[in-house]
Amino acid sequence: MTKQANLYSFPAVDALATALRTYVISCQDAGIARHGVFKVAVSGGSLPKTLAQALLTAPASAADTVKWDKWEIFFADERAVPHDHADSNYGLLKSELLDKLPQGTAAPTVHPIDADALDDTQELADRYEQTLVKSFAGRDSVRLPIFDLLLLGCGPDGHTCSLFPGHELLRETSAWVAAIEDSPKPPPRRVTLTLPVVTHAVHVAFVATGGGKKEIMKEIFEDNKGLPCALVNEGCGERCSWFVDNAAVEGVTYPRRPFSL
Ligand SMILES: O=C(O)[C@H](O)[C@@H](O)[C@H](O)[C@H](O)COP(=O)(O)O
Repeated sequence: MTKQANLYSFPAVDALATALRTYVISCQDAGIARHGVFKVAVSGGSLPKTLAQALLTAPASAADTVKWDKWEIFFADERAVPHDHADSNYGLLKSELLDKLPQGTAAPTVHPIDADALDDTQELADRYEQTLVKSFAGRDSVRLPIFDLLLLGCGPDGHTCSLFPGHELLRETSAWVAAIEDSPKPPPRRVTLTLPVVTHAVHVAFVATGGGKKEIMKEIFEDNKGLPCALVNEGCGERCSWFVDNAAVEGVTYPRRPFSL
């Protein structure tokens, strides 16, 4: 039988954050061992805050070290707004995490969208795709980039990145980055990694917390109505792991696993 997505559930966000740290560092170390850097893409929403909780604590041991200088950070989706706009996922990651790195930390390489192309969403997506092409060139001269890790959120409608239920973007097969002009969640104009890029990553982790998520979690894990999050589960199988709190999966019968690597 095909191996399925891992569902890890924790009593509260602090325990979730501890496990998420272990998981991210393991993906980081594997990426560095493979190709000298850690290529990771992140979403917006509540993720940057949880990530900060996971990653900004002092290392418990040498093996527990976040090697920031080896990180290459991309955005799984981004809104077509300036970097300092309240809706910017880059701005959110910066204020929640990057600005809080301990003084003297060797900085990660961060790849925000090109703020000179904000008026033309397709051009914005094309330029971001070129950013990926340059970064992955030489290694992935193949069909798709291979991220070491994608860190994603799950919307109350089952969207992830800016891939929304029933949207035509779910049928995209060739682009790495796509433009969306009619996002049902504001703001309407965004760019997003496409589903083939998401499911091609070495690992994908979702973070979902709070009782507001329990209905959609049932649909994703039990009803299989083709929601974007469920498509990622299907495409990735055991390469996909969900880090949730108990409230988010109350009533969900899909089996939880004890967290271990
Ligand atoms: O730009 C966006 O809209 C986000 O990237 C989005 O995909 C987010 O991750 C989910 O909506 C979950 O959001 P929460 O974590 O806040 O529930």
